[in-house]
Amino acid sequence: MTVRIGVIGTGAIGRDHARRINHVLGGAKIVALSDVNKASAEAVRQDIAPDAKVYDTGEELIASSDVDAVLVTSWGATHEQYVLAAIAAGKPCFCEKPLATTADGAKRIVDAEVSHGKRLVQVGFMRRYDAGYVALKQAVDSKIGAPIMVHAAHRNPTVPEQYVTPMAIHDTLIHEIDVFRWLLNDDYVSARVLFPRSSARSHAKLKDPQIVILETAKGTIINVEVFVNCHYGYDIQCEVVGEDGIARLPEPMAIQMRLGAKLQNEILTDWKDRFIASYDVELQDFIHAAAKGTASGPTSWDGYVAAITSDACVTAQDSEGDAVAINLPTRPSLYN
Ligand SMILES: NC(=O)C1=CN([C@@H]2O[C@H](COP(=O)(O)OP(=O)(O)OC[C@H]3O[C@@H](n4cnc5c(N)ncnc54)[C@H](O)[C@@H]3O)[C@@H](O)[C@H]2O)C=CC1
Ligand SMILES: O=C1[C@@H](O)[C@H](O)[C@@H](O)[C@H](O)[C@H]1O
Repeated sequence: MTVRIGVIGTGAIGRDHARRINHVLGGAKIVALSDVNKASAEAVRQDIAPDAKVYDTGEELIASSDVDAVLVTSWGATHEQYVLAAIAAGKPCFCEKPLATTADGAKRIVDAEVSHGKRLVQVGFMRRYDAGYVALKQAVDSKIGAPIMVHAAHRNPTVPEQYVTPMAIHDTLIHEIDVFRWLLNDDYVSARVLFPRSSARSHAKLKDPQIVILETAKGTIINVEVFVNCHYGYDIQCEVVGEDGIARLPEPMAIQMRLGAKLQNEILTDWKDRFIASYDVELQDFIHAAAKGTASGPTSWDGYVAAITSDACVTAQDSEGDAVAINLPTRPSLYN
């Protein structure tokens, strides 16, 4: 079966996912596109999916009998309405992070999916599909003993002026928030945020960098540096300290050069390149599950927990280093 996919939101990542579905992956085809900026959807049709139809609204695309499954890659604040519409239509839906911009919004999605009675939603937490994180998880699960601490960093070379302090959590740290729960088989109980002096490269409305400290139910302490104007590259670091040893996320493959009296390894600058393979694997997983009328991978529950945790971290940004409690509701059995 070829899964007929519609994409809502044809900006940077929507275009890139459309490209991988039509040109890299198997078992699916882009048949529908929609964007509030219709010219953007038309451009993706022209460049990547000449057989696709461009719809005026995401709702019309979801309702179309030509569409089996939906990709939601529009701006975060618009995800909830489209994911709810896809669930109401009974169609598998891949939603980029964040699942919703509020915890209440994410809960509405969880409630709708639970009422539907079957998984339909996969959230775009692609790091769970990254070969380096998968190898790290194997080491954490079976080699280094009980995890005690995690030291991590999420560094972007630069961000635009409209990127403000809470976005370092909702837009950027959200990947770590999800991947550490998965890596450690654990949940969070509190968050703290510390700010060193800001980098001179930061903007007026962005305190950058910041250090987020998360404590888990089993007592692991995680410290993550989020530094989104680090200038030198896109750099994701993660080291787990266990009772018996330490496991570290591998660096992306890079040619080592002896050149100009220097020993050099190139560092990537773009998130698209750093996780290119994991985006392929996560979407192939989505296609396989969608062919069976369901979803796998990161769940709506994971998206909801990430939203609750993000909210706590944003509150912690204004709490002068004090811990903010994270209280999770009971997980519905659909997600066990
Ligand atoms: N998993 C990952 O590593 C990444 C995830 N993302 C997520 O993907 C989403 C999109 O990000 P980008 O592609 O970077 O943004 P973008 O701004 O390049 O593209 C978003 C597109 O959505 C369209 N749009 C906005 N409101 C809409 C609506 N109501 N209906 C239909 N289309 C609408 C915009 O016109 C734009 O073309 C965000 O939620 C972002 O957090 C983005 C980059 C990486
Ligand atoms: O999701 C992403 C972006 O939206 C975000 O702005 C970046 O910080 C992340 O590294 C990238 O993966």
